[in-house]
Amino acid sequence: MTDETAFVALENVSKRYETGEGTIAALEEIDLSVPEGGFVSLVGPSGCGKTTLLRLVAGLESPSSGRVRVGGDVVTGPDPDRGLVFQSTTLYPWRTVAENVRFGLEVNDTSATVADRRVERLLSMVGLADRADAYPSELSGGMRTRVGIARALALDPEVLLLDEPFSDLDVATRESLQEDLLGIWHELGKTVVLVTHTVGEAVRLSDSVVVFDGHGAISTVVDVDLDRPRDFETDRFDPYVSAIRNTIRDGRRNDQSTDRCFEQHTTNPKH
Ligand SMILES: Nc1ncnc2c1ncn2[C@@H]1O[C@H](COP(=O)(O)OP(=O)(O)OP(=O)(O)O)[C@@H](O)[C@H]1O
Repeated sequence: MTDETAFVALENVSKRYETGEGTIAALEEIDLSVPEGGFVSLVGPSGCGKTTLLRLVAGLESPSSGRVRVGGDVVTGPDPDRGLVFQSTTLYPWRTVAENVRFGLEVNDTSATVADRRVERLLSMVGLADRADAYPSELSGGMRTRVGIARALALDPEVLLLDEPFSDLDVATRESLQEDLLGIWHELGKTVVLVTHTVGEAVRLSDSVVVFDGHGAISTVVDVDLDRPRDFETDRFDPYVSAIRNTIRDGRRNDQSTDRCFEQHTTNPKH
């Protein structure tokens, strides 16, 4: 299936890994379209292929069959047009915050003046203007994640790929970063694909939530028809969270024979 309006498109994509123990089917015949400037989250049981999908879009893996397109071009490898942020962002410990964000610009031979301006703007956008000269060891987990986001944006990618970037953070820090991410998304108009284990986070942030089953296929795509900013407390928020959770739960019930586990629980079920 080809959607001509898609900016990120997976067309009948399957991904299999050959291992010593046999073949693992990580993704099965995935069709997915994300429009330009859209915000899509991927949720589902652990091991259902969410990270694999993100890595395919990033060009870090190749599909076993089907194809991945970004901006109309078939993805054949990594590209600065796709910025990545992983869980537990790894920063260069010997570089300051500003130097970490600046790294890609240096590799890309960006002029010093342009790089300075860009780093300054990004650090202010992620709320770290006053920590430019700090070293990663001097930062909190939330601050390190902010640096990771700024670094991913340094080369002005069209697509931002986020793999559970907030999962190590406490609830208050996570909420504050969610707000900042939404602000950045509004301001820069990037296309965002977010992997998260937290259904409430997906509903709060996304235009649509892609729910995977336990077998590397998509169960359903839920369009979130709520005005932003979205309030956890509104009556309309909970039904989305419940419906998505039930879909994951139903998939899990049908999948009792595997050891793939369910959504990570947090102290507040809405986060
Ligand atoms: N490099 C690899 N080699 C072999 N198998 C792999 C590889 N990468 C992923 N897999 C397998 O592919 C399946 C999907 O993994 P993936 O990491 O995409 O799932 P996930 O949904 O992101 O999981 P989680 O939510 O736990 O992060 C799993 O069974 C995993 O063990």
